[in-house]
Amino acid sequence: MSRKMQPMEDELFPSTPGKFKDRSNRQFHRCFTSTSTMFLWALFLIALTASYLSFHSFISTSSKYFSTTWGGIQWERQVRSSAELRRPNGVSVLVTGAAGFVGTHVSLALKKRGDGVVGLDNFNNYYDPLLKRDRVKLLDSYNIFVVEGDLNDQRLLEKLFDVVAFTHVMHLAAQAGVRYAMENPMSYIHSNIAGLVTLLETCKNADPQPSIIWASSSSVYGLNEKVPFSESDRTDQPASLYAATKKAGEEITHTYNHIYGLSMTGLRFFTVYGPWGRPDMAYFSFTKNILQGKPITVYRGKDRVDLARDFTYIDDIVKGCLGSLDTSGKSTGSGGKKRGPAPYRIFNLGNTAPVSVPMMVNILERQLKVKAKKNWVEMPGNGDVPFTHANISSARKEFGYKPTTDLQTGLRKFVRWYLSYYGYHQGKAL
Ligand SMILES: O=C(O)[C@H]1O[C@H](OP(=O)(O)OP(=O)(O)OC[C@H]2O[C@@H](n3ccc(=O)[nH]c3=O)[C@H](O)[C@@H]2O)[C@H](O)[C@@H](O)[C@@H]1O
Repeated sequence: MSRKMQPMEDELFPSTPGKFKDRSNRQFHRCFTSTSTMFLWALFLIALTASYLSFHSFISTSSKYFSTTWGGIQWERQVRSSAELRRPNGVSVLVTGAAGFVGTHVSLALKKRGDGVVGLDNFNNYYDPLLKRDRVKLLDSYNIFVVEGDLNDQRLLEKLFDVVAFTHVMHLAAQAGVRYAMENPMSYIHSNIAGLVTLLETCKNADPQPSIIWASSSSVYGLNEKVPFSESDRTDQPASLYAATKKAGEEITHTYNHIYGLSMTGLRFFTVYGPWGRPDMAYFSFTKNILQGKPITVYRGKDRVDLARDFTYIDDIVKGCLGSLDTSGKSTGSGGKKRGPAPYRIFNLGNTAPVSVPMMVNILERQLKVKAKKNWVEMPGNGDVPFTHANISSARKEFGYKPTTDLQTGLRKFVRWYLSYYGYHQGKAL
């Protein structure tokens, strides 16, 4: 090794100064040539490494979100069969978030009245995915097929529109939960912003374009103090990132309506509850803890003021979803071009009867026949709002929306479902 190195050292550092210029010139050229070759090789290696790394991260990101389980003749057959209409003038609906709480109920209601329904869900683990799988078993028994995939997978969305000419999209997939946004902010951007735009891009290109009905949230009212909340009230003071992404959704859908003629209906849901509900919500987790003899945390506002919600029962929400779908009006564009103005609507879907959180706990205690162990805690500044109260006159006028279930009746139905689903053995719910 050292012997091989010797000539090169000799060349680079000549012992005869007189010959230095000549040799150094030649050497300079050779040196330059080899340096530039090395430089090119280095560049090549850097480019190779960079492309490997980005490909690798693309693969791992994609495999996190995109399932490759879709496609194929059998899959297409399932999608088509699920989308079959069983009533004259029926509609074919793509329900995103079909394995979710509202998505399951809306899918069932559409199917039961004879519409075609295809579900889409990414089965993420924000809460127990087993519950989602069980909801899907229920849907399956009604011949509703739920495709496993992510909203951000545009190829999948395009494929679905290739297989079925959906007349409507009921877009209920979202990262839900107000307080979780502080823990995992990017999941809200991924689903509620990026996912929404991917869906709208697909819908705008579809021919015919579907009408879109989608879930906004009462949380867009944020710190609004005017009660009851009307659609024309301020919504520029969100209290959580969740609320901000829902508000952004309202603006984003407006631009797609304006530029591409997509018919858009945004529904501001007010604290929806009921059987097959979301375990992250207070009424659900309180039930679990009360039955297991564990304490619950009840938030209170400043000066010990009770928090209150316009709790809305799932069956009322389903009626609102179907009513708004039936009156949504057509999109006017095709092939990404607008042909005329299309409807852009926003509706509150609430119960118009706020109930305080301690009262909700009280109802649960009576239904469960167990006293709750309550820890009273001042509402942390984590995105919560003190109260919500819907004015529903717009929805009533447009499609006869009229909630009929009070909290007591709705929670009774929820508790009955909870006990039958989780079981109740020796005084303990599983
Ligand atoms: O109306 C809506 O748009 C929103 O309704 C709910 O959000 P939220 O009303 O905060 O529902 P919960 O998380 O069930 O909380 C209900 C009430 O219980 C209180 N709470 C919650 C959790 C807890 O441990 N203790 C407690 O007192 C909250 O402060 C709140 O006043 C949903 O979680 C959101 O996804 C939805 O968008």
